[in-house]
Amino acid sequence: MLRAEGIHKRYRRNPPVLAGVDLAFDGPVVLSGANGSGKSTLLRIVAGCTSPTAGRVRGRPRVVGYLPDRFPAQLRMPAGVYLRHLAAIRGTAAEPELLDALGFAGPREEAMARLSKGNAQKVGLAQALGGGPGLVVLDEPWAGLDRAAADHLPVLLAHLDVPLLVTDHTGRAARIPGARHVRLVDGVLIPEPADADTGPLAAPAVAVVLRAVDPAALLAELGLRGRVDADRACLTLPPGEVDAVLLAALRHGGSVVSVGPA
Ligand SMILES: Nc1ncnc2c1ncn2[C@@H]1O[C@H](COP(=O)(O)OP(=O)(O)OP(=O)(O)O)[C@@H](O)[C@H]1O
Repeated sequence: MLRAEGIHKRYRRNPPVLAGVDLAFDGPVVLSGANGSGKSTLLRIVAGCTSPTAGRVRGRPRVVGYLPDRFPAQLRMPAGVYLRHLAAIRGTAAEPELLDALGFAGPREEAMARLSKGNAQKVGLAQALGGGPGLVVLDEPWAGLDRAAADHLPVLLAHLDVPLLVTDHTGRAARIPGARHVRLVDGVLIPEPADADTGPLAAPAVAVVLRAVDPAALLAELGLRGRVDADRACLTLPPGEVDAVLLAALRHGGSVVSVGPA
């Protein structure tokens, strides 16, 4: 099984971005977290594009389908040539039907640099999903997609029978069947319920009230949503997440006012 073990990452002398990430890919994994929390860094490490400072990824397959957060579409190569070229490198047949499935509406034989953002993203997705990858890593795949493509993407992902790691700020990843949802907070992963961004939390839930000089900033640092009331941040959390959130809040200078049934 593909497994990330004890992953640490720090850039130069900066504070560590990842501080001991363990992740087993026993199904699709959806990763969330605040801006700058290290999601793209973890994805690059799992995809094999960046080395961790410590730790390792075991069981990475030979072919990884990777959509980076900034897909390099500023290429003079046309989309059709680009996809055929990648398929030749991987020793597989090109899969132009993936572009059709995503509703690609740009010119296939003109420079990719002229594509709209959404059509360039569809080329990025087609190169990541095509060619029989043994692992698919997608960084914000819904960015720039029109409604039809955005609705269709979970269907495409549901048919993958290889490990999948995906980040998502839109909440659409909640529609990937059987996905496990995790959040990066302070460089480590904490579990998150699938519907945390899109619907009511599964019962039983825990009400947590934190005090901070700037409660909105505290929530942002924790990568969580909650109600701000004067110097307080009010959260509703699943029980399994409470300890990690309290610890992270204390580390960020907050204090705990109350913890009780929601
Ligand atoms: N190549 C790099 N060199 C130095 N610092 C980097 C590098 N890449 C990322 N960082 C820093 O690491 C931290 C995590 O960045 P990363 O892009 O992994 O976060 P993220 O959770 O994906 O953010 P976002 O949601 O904004 O895309 C940030 O502070 C960022 O500035």
